[in-house]
Amino acid sequence: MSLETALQSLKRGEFVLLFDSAGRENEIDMMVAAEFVTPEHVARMRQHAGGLLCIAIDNQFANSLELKYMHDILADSSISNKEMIMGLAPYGDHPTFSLSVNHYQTYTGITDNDRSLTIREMANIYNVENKQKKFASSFKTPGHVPLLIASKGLLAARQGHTEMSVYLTQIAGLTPVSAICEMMDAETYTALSVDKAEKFAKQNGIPLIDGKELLEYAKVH
Ligand SMILES: O=C(CO)[C@H](O)[C@H](O)COP(=O)(O)O
Ligand SMILES: [Mg+2]
Ligand SMILES: [Mg+2]
Repeated sequence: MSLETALQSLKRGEFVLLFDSAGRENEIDMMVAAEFVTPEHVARMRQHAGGLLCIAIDNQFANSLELKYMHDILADSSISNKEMIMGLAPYGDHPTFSLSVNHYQTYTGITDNDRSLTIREMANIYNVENKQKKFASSFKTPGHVPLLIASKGLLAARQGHTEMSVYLTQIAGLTPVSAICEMMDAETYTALSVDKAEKFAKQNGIPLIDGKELLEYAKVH
């Protein structure tokens, strides 16, 4: 499946699957551009992915919202258990987690309706003039959707699903906010294998992007 086909899917508000690499998490995330997310997207990610549903945003947007990485927030805080703070994950990257949020119009925050509202409204903030003010007045933390901040320098700096998914929204000409969720395997209790993900992709007509291919593309564009 070509990258162009995947970008067309994203522009239509459809899913793509995104594999990072065997040497990293070795995981496949279901991804959709946040601006299009409906309750049905959230339900499908729960059912077919089953990992943690997150919102990935670009670094500049995070700065304009005055958001920081959670590991930095905790390091600067007065908590006594600082040895617990995750510096690097076992595969070598720093976590991209920031605050978790709920849109203020949600109830519990976890339903498909609630999470889709939170995700969509995060994308909508991108186009608002005073982003920080609107963000602070429209969202509550802690909430049920973690925000992930893509690295400054994007793929040149870090090759995670956070950066790859944000990059895909950028090159598709969409608001650079994505919803991503790891695909899990309920038979093996591990991450879904590439083989099984390929089968799922074929059966459901969803493009699967190999991170390697995306990195090659980014090098020449
Ligand atoms: O851990 C994660 C949050 O559920 C996922 O791996 C997600 O894909 C984003 O992280 P990364 O950029 O490290 O791949
Ligand atoms: Mg992860
Ligand atoms: Mg990942």
